[in-house]
Amino acid sequence: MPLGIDRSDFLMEKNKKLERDLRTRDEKVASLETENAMLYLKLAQLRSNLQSSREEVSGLQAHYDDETQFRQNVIDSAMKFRQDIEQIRRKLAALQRVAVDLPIQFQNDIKHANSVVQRHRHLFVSQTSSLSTMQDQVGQLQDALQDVTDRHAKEKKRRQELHNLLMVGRQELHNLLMVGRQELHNLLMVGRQELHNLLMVGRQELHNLLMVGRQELHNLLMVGRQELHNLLMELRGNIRVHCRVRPLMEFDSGGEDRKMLGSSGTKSEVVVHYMDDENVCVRTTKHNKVFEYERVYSPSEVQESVFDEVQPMITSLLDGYNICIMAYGQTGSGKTHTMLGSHKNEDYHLRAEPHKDEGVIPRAARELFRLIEEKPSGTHSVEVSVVEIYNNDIRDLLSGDPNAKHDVITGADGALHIPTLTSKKVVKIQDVMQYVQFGLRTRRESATLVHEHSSRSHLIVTLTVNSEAPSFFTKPQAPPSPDPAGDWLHRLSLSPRKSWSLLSPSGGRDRRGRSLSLMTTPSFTPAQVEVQQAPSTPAVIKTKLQLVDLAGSECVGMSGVTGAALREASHINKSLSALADVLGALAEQSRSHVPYRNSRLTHFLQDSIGGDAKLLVLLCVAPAQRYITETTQCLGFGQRARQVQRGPTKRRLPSSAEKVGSSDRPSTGPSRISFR
Ligand SMILES: Nc1ncnc2c1ncn2[C@@H]1O[C@H](COP(=O)(O)OP(=O)(O)OP(=O)(O)O)[C@@H](O)[C@H]1O
Repeated sequence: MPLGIDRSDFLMEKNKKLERDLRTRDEKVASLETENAMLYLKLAQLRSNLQSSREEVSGLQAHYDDETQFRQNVIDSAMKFRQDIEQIRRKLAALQRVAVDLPIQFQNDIKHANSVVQRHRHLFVSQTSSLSTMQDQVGQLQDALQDVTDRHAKEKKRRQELHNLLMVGRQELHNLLMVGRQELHNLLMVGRQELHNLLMVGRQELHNLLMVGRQELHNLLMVGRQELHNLLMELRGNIRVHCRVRPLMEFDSGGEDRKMLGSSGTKSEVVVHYMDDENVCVRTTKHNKVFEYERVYSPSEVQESVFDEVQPMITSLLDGYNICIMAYGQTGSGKTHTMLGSHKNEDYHLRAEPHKDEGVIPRAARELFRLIEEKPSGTHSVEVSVVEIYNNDIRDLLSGDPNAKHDVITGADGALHIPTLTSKKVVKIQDVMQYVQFGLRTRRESATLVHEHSSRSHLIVTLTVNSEAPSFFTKPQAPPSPDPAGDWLHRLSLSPRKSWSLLSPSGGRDRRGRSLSLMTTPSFTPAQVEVQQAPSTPAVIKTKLQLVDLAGSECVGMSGVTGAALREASHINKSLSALADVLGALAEQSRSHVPYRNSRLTHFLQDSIGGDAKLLVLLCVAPAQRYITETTQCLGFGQRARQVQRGPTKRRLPSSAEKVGSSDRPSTGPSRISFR
């Protein structure tokens, strides 16, 4: 820009020009916008036209599709028609061919039919001629049939006549049969009555014979049994000695080391050896001795084995023998284990079968009731008493006052009685064991007051069996003789059993010369006679089973012992040596005096260790060295007792003068007969 020209004019000018341009442009924009709006309008119109055209096209398209489909269907139908026509044409051509062949085939068929007709015509002619022949034959057959029918009618008539005859014969036969039957029945009834009468007579005679035979057989049996028993007694004696060696127990070690139990050189060394069923041997540096007994039980033998040997004695009890089974040995040697068992007391009440540890007492009671069950009901009853003998006093363990004094009294019948002793009726093993347990409790409770150790006393369980004697012991119904007691007692004296022949009027002797002294007249009390005179009163046999757990047999030194212990020891020693004396006296059969009364123990057991009674001494020994003195003493005691039956001299039988009560010797037999 040239200098001096006003720049603002120029700018204004330029501004005006720009404004004009702007206005022009705005106008142009406005006209363009108007045009654009117009175009929009036009476009919208065109769009709506397009839409309607499109709809129209789609309508036309649908119409076109329908048309096309229709056309296709028409073409398909035409194609199908064409095929059908083609098929019909082919069939028509085939029919035309058949139609051409048909006349020829018809002619052939007609020809064939003619020939068939011709053949049948010939056949018909020939069959017509044979039909006429058959008609002739039928005529002949009809004649024959007529003939047969006539003959059948005649036969029928004859049969009817025969049937009538048969009916008449049958009726007559029936009548005859009825008459015969009646007669036969009458004959049979007569025969039957006669046979019955004969049978009744025969039966009665047979019964009488049988009764006589039975009685004789019974008598013979009793004689045989008694003789057998006597023979056995002579052969074996009444005292048996068994020895039981108990196993080594822990307490045998004493104060020694338990690990050394049984070792050689210690106090617990085993020195008692079971050799066989009859021999036991004691072997130490000082001793070497064999002892022989009826039976030796090894340490491993169980309670059942011991009872197997005892069982026959229970049978003998019911046969009328008094029995005593006693366990002898030092404290801890197994006496209580053998007699009672080491198991819990409750087991007696629960078990029907024996507990394996049950000892002789429960097993014997169980066996006794088993045997009684086999006998006629009501013929046997059992009572039990439990006592201990402590310091030579009898203590009744079933009474309320065990300290009460009791005396042993020898009755007029020779039997021992302790009238003040409690005796309980029992019917099953549980009853017995309950009373034994009760007795043991009383023993234990009073032990603390009376004596310190229960084994310081002898325990005796007595089972008394009352059994009805056989019928021939019953007083006969015959009219009373001038000496009624003597009369029937004499009958009893004929009985072969010594133990049952107690009631001799004459104090006579049995067949073997033994005394029948018990019921000699002087000791026969009027009261007994009265009872015995009652007709048909059944006799009762009383037998006793005494089971004894003796006090410990240890050699108690008297030196240094004082007071109660000294008294206890001296009484135990005395009673056991009294027992040894009694067995010794029985061994020396020449001795008339058996010192039963030297001790309460032997006096109490008198009935069941002397006379016919059977005694079993069970020696209990511990096997250890520490007990050697007691063991040899015990085994020696057994040997001496055993000599009772081994002694060279025969037992002297009591003379008739030796009446019961006047001597310590037991009465003629252990069994006692009294009458209810
Ligand atoms: N044959 C045996 N088998 C097993 N154990 C036994 C046998 N003998 C004894 N015993 C046991 O030995 C111990 C002592 O036995 P037991 O009490 O029977 O002796 P005891 O001679 O009766 O003594 P005490 O005189 O003091 O009554 C008990 O524990 C017992 O169980």
